[in-house]
Amino acid sequence: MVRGRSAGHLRQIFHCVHLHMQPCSSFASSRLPLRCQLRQLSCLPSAPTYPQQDAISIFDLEMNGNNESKLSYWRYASQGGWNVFRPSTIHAQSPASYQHKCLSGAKHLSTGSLSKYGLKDAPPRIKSKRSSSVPRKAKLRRKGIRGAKAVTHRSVLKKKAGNYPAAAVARRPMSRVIGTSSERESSIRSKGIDRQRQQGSRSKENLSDSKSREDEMERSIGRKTTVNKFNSKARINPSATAIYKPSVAGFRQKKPSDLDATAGRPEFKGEKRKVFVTGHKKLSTYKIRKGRRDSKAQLGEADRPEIIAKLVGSKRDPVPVKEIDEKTKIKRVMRLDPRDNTRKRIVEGHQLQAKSGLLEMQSGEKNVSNSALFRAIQPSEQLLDHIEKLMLGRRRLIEWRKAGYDVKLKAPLDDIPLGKKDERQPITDNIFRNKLKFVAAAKQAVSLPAVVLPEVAFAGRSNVGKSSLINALTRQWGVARTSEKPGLTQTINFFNLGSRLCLVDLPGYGFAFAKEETKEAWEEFVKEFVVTRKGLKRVCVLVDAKWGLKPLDEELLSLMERAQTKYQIVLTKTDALSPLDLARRATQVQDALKSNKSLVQPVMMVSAKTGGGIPAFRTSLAKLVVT
Ligand SMILES: Nc1nc2c(ncn2[C@@H]2O[C@H](COP(=O)(O)OP(=O)(O)OP(=O)(O)O)[C@@H](O)[C@H]2O)c(=O)[nH]1
Ligand SMILES: [Mg+2]
Repeated sequence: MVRGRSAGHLRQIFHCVHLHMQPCSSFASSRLPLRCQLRQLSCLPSAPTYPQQDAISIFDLEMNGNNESKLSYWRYASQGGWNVFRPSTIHAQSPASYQHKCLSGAKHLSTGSLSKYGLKDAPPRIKSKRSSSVPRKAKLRRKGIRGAKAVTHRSVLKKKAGNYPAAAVARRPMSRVIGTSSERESSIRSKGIDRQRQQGSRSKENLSDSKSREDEMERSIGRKTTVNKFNSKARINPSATAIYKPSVAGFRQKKPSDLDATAGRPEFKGEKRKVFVTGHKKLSTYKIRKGRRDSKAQLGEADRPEIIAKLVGSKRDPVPVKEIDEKTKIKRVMRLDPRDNTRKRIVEGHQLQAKSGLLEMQSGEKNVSNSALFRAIQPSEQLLDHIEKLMLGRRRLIEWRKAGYDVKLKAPLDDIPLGKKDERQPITDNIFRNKLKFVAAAKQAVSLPAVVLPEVAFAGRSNVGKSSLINALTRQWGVARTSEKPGLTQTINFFNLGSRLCLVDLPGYGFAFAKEETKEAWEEFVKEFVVTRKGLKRVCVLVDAKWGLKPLDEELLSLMERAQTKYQIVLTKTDALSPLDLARRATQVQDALKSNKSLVQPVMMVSAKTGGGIPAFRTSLAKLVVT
């Protein structure tokens, strides 16, 4: 509701414009509803007294008898374009809120409305993007509005957002835009606004003090009001913002260089290029990467890097396309060893070549890795056949099944390869059918039991599977204690097998979970045992098939070689590597020890887990028993 008292009051409301009004008869009576018609409230752009309102015209403010005012439409125009808006029905109680509410409800006039209001000469509506929400900074920047901050303007915050040009203009807080407080005061006074009266009306408006004060100050200064007003509307026409922005004191100047109203989009000098480049950079880079031709830019093959750099606008050197292509062309040639079921790939140049290949590698190439040397070993056909026959090496269940083994049989595991279907394969060597008995454990030489039976000792690194092998040979699991942790067996343990053979479980050497002194002590004891023990018929040196002979193994072997103790190499845990690798390992060990005189042939391959190779090993040991 507008409670205008006089023509002077209305001028205060629309202080920004030059009013020519014709008050109706009742206008003089302050209490009666206003009934007047304002015609041609206009201000010419060149008007010297109102320089800040140079583009505003207000027509037809009708105030009807129902105490409702209707501002039919506003027109503002400037350098090349103008726009028309119609505010919604106004219910205002103070000049400030009137103006505010009037502006916030502003709508764009349709073509029909324009003709209705007699504005046939109105230009076509300038189309522009409408934003439903406050745009993000990035969006503003993309539009060429740099330094845009979050919207601080109250009207934008409070009023449904969606006013991105306003947000863009409000780059600085209003206080900074308007100036110091003293400047504001003087400005208010100069505009003839009674501050006391404003404060009184503010309490009615139920607005927060700080915000409303700021708004009032802004409104009281005509030019700021003008900017706000048109910023609010400018969501429809961004060019409006561009026009009015320079007129605001304190704003960073971003004048539109050449405003084309019909284009529907302001074009800023210096930022046009940026927007353009951003848009085309992605397109061009994408297309070039894909090896296509940019249909728009029609880039030539040679020009591409330069054009990209130009589009991107960076000072960096363009990416040389040809160089990238050359780099990507370099490929490592790998191939599969046809006989290797581990599917290991071999780098070209280190290919598998019979024995001559191995020799060449050893003599010619110095930096060949151990694994490459290992893969170059070519095992004999007999050895491969033997491994295949005993089903040694890593196998899949399907292979066991195909071979006729009952894979569902539970422990002991050596039943699997030997027991077909439900029948258990009997131990062919009678000696190993006897009960395994623990006899003695010795930590020192003095505590060693007397030699009564032929003895077979099991030596090797810790955790290689010595104790497990003793159990697997006799199928009596648990007699010799085993553990995943290396260093469980720390004493020399004697097991009597049917009073015909004595199996000796030796402590391991190498890494073990034990004190250093203890470990050294038992290692020395083991060495002494294998060298000096009289009844020792054979020492089975267990070697992990995965790792092969280690220096400590070789040390023990050379010791026994000197002491002329008979020893046999037993590759354990053969289920952990492929048949081909197992064959290679056996060949490697065989070749390494072929000159040793105390070595008992052949190299045995066993798996305590699957039972693979155990029967053959039993047979080998059974020969030691005196019948
Ligand atoms: N996969 C697989 N594991 C095995 C085999 N033999 C033994 N093991 C495992 O290896 C680990 C060590 O076995 P042990 O028999 O305790 O080895 P050890 O040589 O007596 O070890 P120390 O007494 O510490 O010297 C255990 O977890 C066994 O289950 C085998 O043939 N295959
Ligand atoms: Mg053990």
